[in-house]
Parts: sequence; C-alpha cells; structure tokens
Amino acid sequence: MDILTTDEMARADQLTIAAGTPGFKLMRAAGRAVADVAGELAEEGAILVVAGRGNNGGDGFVAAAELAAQGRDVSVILLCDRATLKGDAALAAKGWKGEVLPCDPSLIGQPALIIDALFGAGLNRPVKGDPLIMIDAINAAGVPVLAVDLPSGINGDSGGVMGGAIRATETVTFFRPKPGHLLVPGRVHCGRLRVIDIGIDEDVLAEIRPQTFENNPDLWADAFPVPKINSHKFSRGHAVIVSGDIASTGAARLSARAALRGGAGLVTVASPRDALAVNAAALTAVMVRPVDTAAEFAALIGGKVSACVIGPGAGVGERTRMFVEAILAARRHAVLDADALTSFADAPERLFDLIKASPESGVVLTPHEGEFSRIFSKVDEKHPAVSKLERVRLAAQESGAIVLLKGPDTVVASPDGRATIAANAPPWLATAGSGDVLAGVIGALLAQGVPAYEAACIGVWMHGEAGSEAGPGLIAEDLTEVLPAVFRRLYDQLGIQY
Ligand SMILES: NC(=O)C1=CN([C@@H]2O[C@H](COP(=O)(O)OP(=O)(O)OC[C@H]3O[C@@H](n4cnc5c(N)ncnc54)[C@H](OP(=O)(O)O)[C@@H]3O)[C@@H](O)[C@H]2O)[C@@H](O)CC1
Ligand SMILES: [K+]
Repeated sequence: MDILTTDEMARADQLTIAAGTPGFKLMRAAGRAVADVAGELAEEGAILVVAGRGNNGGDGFVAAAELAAQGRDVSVILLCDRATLKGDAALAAKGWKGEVLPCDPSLIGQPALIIDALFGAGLNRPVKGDPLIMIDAINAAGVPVLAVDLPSGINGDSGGVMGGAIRATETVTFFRPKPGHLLVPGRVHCGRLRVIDIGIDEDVLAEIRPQTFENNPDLWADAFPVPKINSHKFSRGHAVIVSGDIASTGAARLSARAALRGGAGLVTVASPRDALAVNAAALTAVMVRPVDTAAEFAALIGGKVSACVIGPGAGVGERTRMFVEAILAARRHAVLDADALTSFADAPERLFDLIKASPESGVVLTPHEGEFSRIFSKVDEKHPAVSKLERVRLAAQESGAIVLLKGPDTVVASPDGRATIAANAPPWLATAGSGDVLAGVIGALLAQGVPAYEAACIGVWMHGEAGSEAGPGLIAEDLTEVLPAVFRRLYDQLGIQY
C-alpha cells in the first residue's frame, strides 16, 4: 500500500476539495469513522474526547456529536477557548451541543475510552506546557485510548516523539498510512492501526505519485521468482558467499544455507584454506572452494556466478576490501553486509565510486544502525534531523546502491527515490545471526535475477515472516528451516500452483 507523507496527505485533501468535495464533508466522514471505532472499543460506559485547536480537534467534535446522538455518555475537554476555533474545526464544534470542559487533567477521571484529538498532521513543534501535561495525564489514566489520525505528539513523517506522546490502544487514520505510523517509535504509540476511507478518490494518487510503500507482496509480486518446470540448478543462479577465517565461519554458513533455502540453484562458500576443513565438515549441499587471495577470488567469481554475499563474519580489513572491489569490478550482483561495509568506514567514497561505476550491477547494502552511521556519517552530518526513511533515501542517492537499514521498521530505498517500510518483523527476530540469514536470502534473489530493489524488499518481508513462523525463542538457524513454510504461504497468497 502507498504511504503518504503529511504534505502528500494535505495535497490529497486539497485535490479532493478542489474537485468539489467540501473539506467539512471529509471531516464529517473522519469524525464519524472515529465514532464507529470508539463504539466498538467501548460498547458501554463514558467516552471522553480531548480536542485540540485544529482540524484534528474538529474530527474529535464530530465524533463527540455522533456518539452523543447514539445516546452515549460523552464529554469534551478542549485545549483552547472555544471562541478561538477557526474554519472546519469551528464548524464541527458548533455541532456539539454539550458543555466544553477546560484543559484540566483532573477532569479526565476514569472513562471507558478516551478519544485523543489533540494534534494530528498539524503538529509542528515539540509539545510542552498544558498539552504535555494533558498527554501525560491521559497516558497515566490507564484506560483505552483511541487516537485520531496520529497519537498526539507523534510526528507523522518520522514517527518520532515530539516532547511527549499519547500511547494509544488503537489509531484511526484516513485514506493512507503515513510514515510515522510504521516507523518506530510511532508504530508502538499507535497500537493497532486502522486506515479508513473518508471519500478521497484514489485518482489523486496519480497526481501525487507517492514514492513510499509498505513492504508487502502486493508491491513486488510480479518480481517474485517462481521456478519453472524446466528450471535447473544453473538457471536458478549461483551465489558465492565469502567466509571469514577459522575463528569466524558460522556467519557465512548461515548466509549460505539461507541462500540455498532462498532459491539459489547453487551456493558456494569461498573459504580461506585455514578454515576449509571446518567449513567442509559443516556443509553438505553448499559447496566449498579454497580462496585466500583476491586473484583466486576473482577467478572463482569470474565463472558462472550470478551473485555474491560478503560481510557476515568476513573480518574488517584489506582482504574484505579487495574481495568487495573484485565483486564490483566483475559487475556481479552483490549484498554487502556487516564487515564489508565497516571495511570501507574510512573511505566510503571509494566504495560508492565503484558502485556508481556499474549502476546495472544491482548492489544491496544491508547495514544495521551502527554500520550505517559508520559508512554514511556524511549523510548524518549534512542532514542531522531527518527521519529514518529520509536518511536511507539520502544514503541510497549518496552510494548509488539499494540501501536497507535494518530494525523493527526496516527501510529499503533506491537511488531513484522509491522506498519501503516493513512492519512484519516480530521482536524476537533481533537475534545473533539473523542479519546473516537476511543477507543470504537477498543473495539468493539476486542470483535468480530479481532486480536489486525488489530483491531487498522481498528478502526483508520473507525474513520477517520467517521470524513470525518460527515464533518466540527462535535462533537464527530456525529462520532458514521455516523458509519453506513461508514460501508455501506466499505461493498460496499469490495463487501460484505447486
Ligand atoms: N485537511 C483536511 O481536509 C482534513 C483533515 N483532517 C484532520 O485534520 C488534522 C490536521 O489538522 P490541522 O492541520 O488543523 O492540524 P492539527 O493536527 O489539528 O494541529 C492543530 C494546530 O496545533 C498547533 N500546534 C502544532 N504543534 C503544536 C504544539 N507542539 N503545541 C501546541 N500547539 C501546536 C498548530 O497551530 P499553530 O499554533 O502553529 O498556529 C496546528 O495547526 C489531521 O490530522 C486530521 O485529523 C480530517 O478532518 C480529514 C480532512
Ligand atoms: K491525535
């Protein structure tokens, strides 16, 4: 599904209004939808609406009037003087015939539900003073909270907490999700998210041309590689995974197994001779080749090799740097992870120049936060206050690669501006070796000819699904073993016969 920034959402509103739908009609639809959800969340008992001075508060007034018309016990607290309300919010407040209570936290009490309509998309600075006291008091009340559009205090574009923010049980947003609903901590503050149609025509998207998407199969189903009846192991691609020295071989083996499970026809571990016995003893379907020098490595990948994965356990230093350079010189599809990135921390431009020299190669960088800060320190220096989404977009432009920044809200971005946010990763996916498996799955997809942006997105999604499939207590080894179940569910979802 498309994700709209708050500016893009405002544009969707404007285009809809310009096409003849009054803004107040949208507000009425929004407020009524909020009232419906409130009725579901609290089938009986008192409902308190806490409204701010803008249109978010206007939605709250519409919901209050609607719930009162249904015979519910409703009260309204307003952050400002009623007489100062303007525009649609003033119109909405006129529809509320009851009393308006002042902004006093002691009036919150213990209702069955609080509707948070303090701030939505119009939040433009950190919350302090009375609104912050109110937010803290709502959080402390210990009753379910339904947030209108955004939990108040959450930045709709970054998901960041601006001074303080409501922790909602559920959030109702309109037309399309915003980045702040999926990026943490915003996602955590939202609780369950519902996206509701308020009468905005989907045609506006053709004009807005959103560039951000939730990472799910709708987005990349067409690029998903399905083996044909006449496929053979060579046509499914050959992935090479670089092993570290004898003390750190496990990470590469995890990646290699993931690459095989991920659908690569052949997988070879390029192993230093001192680690050959260890790697060979621990691998069966995955092949092992002795490789010590850059020349040996170049000779190996100069053959029928479609993708390389380097980084997991590879070691930081000259050997890894030279192998990365060999991969890029040979124009192989590549996943550069972990140590492969840190090895260029002192000279990231060198890496980016090599990547940009072969834009058709399809290179995916898969840093975690620490690795990202090391290699993209310039992006962080130049743009200190941007969201995770924008940081990754800038990093993709800077490097010329597909950049994937891991986390509970993994972002994948392309230099052409497209980006996805994933929301399917369970918390127990954050475990040792988990990233090695992700690198291997993406390597398998690249080996099968999937374009790099789609390969990264599919890999992230499958990795998240594997985490849910394995469940709490998972270790990285479990992820590769549940991949067949993830494939089966995806095949079912996409209507692929097997
Ligand atoms: N557009 C449409 O057609 C539709 C919009 N809809 C709804 O409108 C919502 C957006 O409404 P909005 O733009 O009026 O802003 P909103 O979030 O209510 O904020 C209000 C004002 O608060 C202020 N303020 C900001 N930060 C502050 C702070 N930290 N501390 C104190 N004050 C602060 C700031 O005013 P300022 O003080 O800067 O003059 C700001 O303007 C959207 O989320 C959705 O719910 C739906 O009805 C569907 C149709
Ligand atoms: K709100």
